Amino acid sequence: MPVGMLTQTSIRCWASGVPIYCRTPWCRVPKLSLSMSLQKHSPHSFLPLEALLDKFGGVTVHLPQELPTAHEGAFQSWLQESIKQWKAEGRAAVWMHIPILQSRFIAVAAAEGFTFHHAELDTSTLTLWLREGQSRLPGFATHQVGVAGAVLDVDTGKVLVVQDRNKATNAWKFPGGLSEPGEDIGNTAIREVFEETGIRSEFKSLLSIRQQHKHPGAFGKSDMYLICRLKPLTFSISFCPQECLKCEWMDLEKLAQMKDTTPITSRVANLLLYGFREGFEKIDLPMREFPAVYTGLFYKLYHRELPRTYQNGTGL
Ligand SMILES: NC(=O)C1=CN([C@@H]2O[C@H](COP(=O)(O)OP(=O)(O)OC[C@H]3O[C@@H](n4cnc5c(N)ncnc54)[C@H](O)[C@@H]3O)[C@@H](O)[C@H]2O)C=CC1
Ligand SMILES: [Mg+2]
Repeated sequence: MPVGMLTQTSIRCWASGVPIYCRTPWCRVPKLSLSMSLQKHSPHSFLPLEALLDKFGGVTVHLPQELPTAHEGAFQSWLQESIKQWKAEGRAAVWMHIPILQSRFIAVAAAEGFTFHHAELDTSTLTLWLREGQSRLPGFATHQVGVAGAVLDVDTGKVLVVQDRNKATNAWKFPGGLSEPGEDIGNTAIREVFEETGIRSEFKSLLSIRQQHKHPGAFGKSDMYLICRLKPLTFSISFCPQECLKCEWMDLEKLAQMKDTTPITSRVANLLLYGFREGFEKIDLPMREFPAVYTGLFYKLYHRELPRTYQNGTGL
C-alpha cells in the first residue's frame, strides 16, 4: 500500500531525466513546477519516490536505475525530510534498494544512519530502524533455520499454542522463530518459547524437519523449519503482544483434530499424541554431543535411540 503523496509523475520525471514539471525536490527542474505542486501539497507531504508500506509498518523505497539529474545534496535533503515524516507517522523501518550504478547514494544514506542489509547482483539493500530500541529487522539469509517448541505437559495432556500477530490467517501453531548464528536448535526452541509465551522449558528431542525452497519469508532462500519436543518448567503464560495475538494451553487431542491449525502443526500434533499414548521413544530423535574430530569443538547429533546391543557396534 503506497504511503506519502508520491505520484507516478514524479517517478517518470526522474527515470526519463526529462525536465518536465516535477515535484521532486531534489530533481533540478524549473522552480515553477515545484511552486505549482505546492499549491496542492505541503512541502513535507509529498515524496519523490514510491514508498510502499509493509505488514510490519516498514517502508520500502526503490531508487530508479537512472537518475541523470539527481545529485547527492538534494537526495540528502529529501531523505532527511522523509525520515522525519516517517518517524512522525510511526513507521517501523526503511528498506532502501539502491542500484549498483547509483552507489554514490549509499554514502549519503549511510550518513543518515542506514546500514547494509545485503547486496546481490546489481542492487544493494540498506535498512534503517526508525523505532525505539534494537532493530527487529531480520538479517539476510542464505539458509534460514526456524525452530518451534511443542511444549507438552504430560500431567494434563495440554500443549502450548499461539496465534501469530503478523499473519494473514490466524491459525494455532507452536511458538517458535528464527535460530541465531551459533545457536543450538534446542536452545532456539527454548528461547523462542520463552520470548513469545513467558514459559520456561527443557529440551527433550527433535520431532520433525520441514525443508522449503524459495521461501518468501526467507528472502527467497531455503527455509528449514524444525520442531522440538519440550518439557514445561513453568506454566503461567505471559505472551509477547508484539508477536502473538493469542496463547493458551490446549488439549493435545483437540489440537490434533482441529482444522484451525497449519498443516505442519496438525501433523506434528498427531505425531506427539502418538508418542504421548504409546511412548515417546517411538517418535523422538534425541540429541547427543560428540567431540568434532579435528577442531577441538563439539557437535550435536540427533537420531533415533539405538538399541543397547547396537551401541557397541556388534548388533548382538
Ligand atoms: N508451519 C507453521 O506452522 C509455520 C512455520 N513458520 C516457520 O517459522 C520460522 C519463522 O518463525 P517466525 O515465528 O515467523 O519468526 P520469529 O518468531 O523469529 O519472528 C517473528 C517476528 O519478527 C519480527 N519481524 C519479522 N520480520 C519483520 C520485518 N520484516 N519487519 C519488522 N519486524 C519483523 C516481528 O516482530 C515478528 O512478529 C520459519 O522457519 C518459518 O518457516 C512460520 C509460521 C508458521
Ligand atoms: Mg515466532
